[in-house]
Amino acid sequence: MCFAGAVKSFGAVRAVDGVDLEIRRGETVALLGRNGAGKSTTISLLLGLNTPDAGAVELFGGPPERAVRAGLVGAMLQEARAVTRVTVRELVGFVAGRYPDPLPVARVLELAGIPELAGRRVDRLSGGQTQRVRFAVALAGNPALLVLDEPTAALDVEARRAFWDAMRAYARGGRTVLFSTHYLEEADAYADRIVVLDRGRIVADGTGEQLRRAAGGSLVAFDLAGRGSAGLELLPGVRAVEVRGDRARLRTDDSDATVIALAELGAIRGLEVVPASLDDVFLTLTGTLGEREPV
Ligand SMILES: Nc1ncnc2c1ncn2[C@@H]1O[C@H](COP(=O)(O)OP(=O)(O)OP(=O)(O)O)[C@@H](O)[C@H]1O
Repeated sequence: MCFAGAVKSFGAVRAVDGVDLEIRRGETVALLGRNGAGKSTTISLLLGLNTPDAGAVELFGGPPERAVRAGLVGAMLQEARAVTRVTVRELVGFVAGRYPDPLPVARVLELAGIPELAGRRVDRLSGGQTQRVRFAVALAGNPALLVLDEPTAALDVEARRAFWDAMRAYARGGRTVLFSTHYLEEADAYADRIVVLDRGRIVADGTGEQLRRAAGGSLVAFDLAGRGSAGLELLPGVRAVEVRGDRARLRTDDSDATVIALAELGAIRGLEVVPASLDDVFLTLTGTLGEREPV
């Protein structure tokens, strides 16, 4: 699936602003970004729910609508349509029946971790249960591509873990998964590749490790012990210097070289070397920390 220079505006807002993205079969890709970064709009273009104002979006070598109609795609979107009266088993069975090669309903319920909800009415479930039913609905057709828009938003910690295990089990069969999230940790832990969106543009694309490296490999911190911070930015490897009180923090591409140079200056009191966290990466890329949802 492929985005080539895709643009989508809503009035004056460029929700997607020139996105080029290719996702290969079998990849699990996270779309990571703050509220309003353009994740849902990107997903809606991928699914053919919106058409780009400029550029092109292809899915399985053709227009997205064709792939969706052919049953190649299962999606779990943010806004759930209200279905009433039917049971979970009936709903999943109904959706499965619309696909050419669905999974057995019992298998879907097992994968989604909700066999005990089979006989329950879908309009009488908790928020977290509803979310898992929506995951089951997305899986029901055994789609080659699974698209999940903030799939863990309403789940507690335990349900979250169970959800990701299920997603992984599904992806293992060579299926492609694209999910969006605000959570850096989730993107790092569960995706092969992280695509960071900010204001409708891709600002980074790679594994968690590659993103960390691109944003400056490590942080070296030490006590200034009264000496000034002038010239620290010139030490080998150093990309940025931050001073708080008497403590300096150096972002460096080469922590060995930086530490050796500091040792030569006799400036290694309280020395600490830590790899850049994904939070640091996100901060560097977007100029602000990712917003977290309240737990
Ligand atoms: N139907 C719409 N009409 C007008 N503006 C829209 C519409 N859909 C999205 N937008 C705007 O486009 C921008 C991108 O929104 P989008 O929903 O794609 O972001 P997101 O990354 O999915 O955010 P969130 O994490 O909050 O779901 C936002 O500024 C949003 O207000």
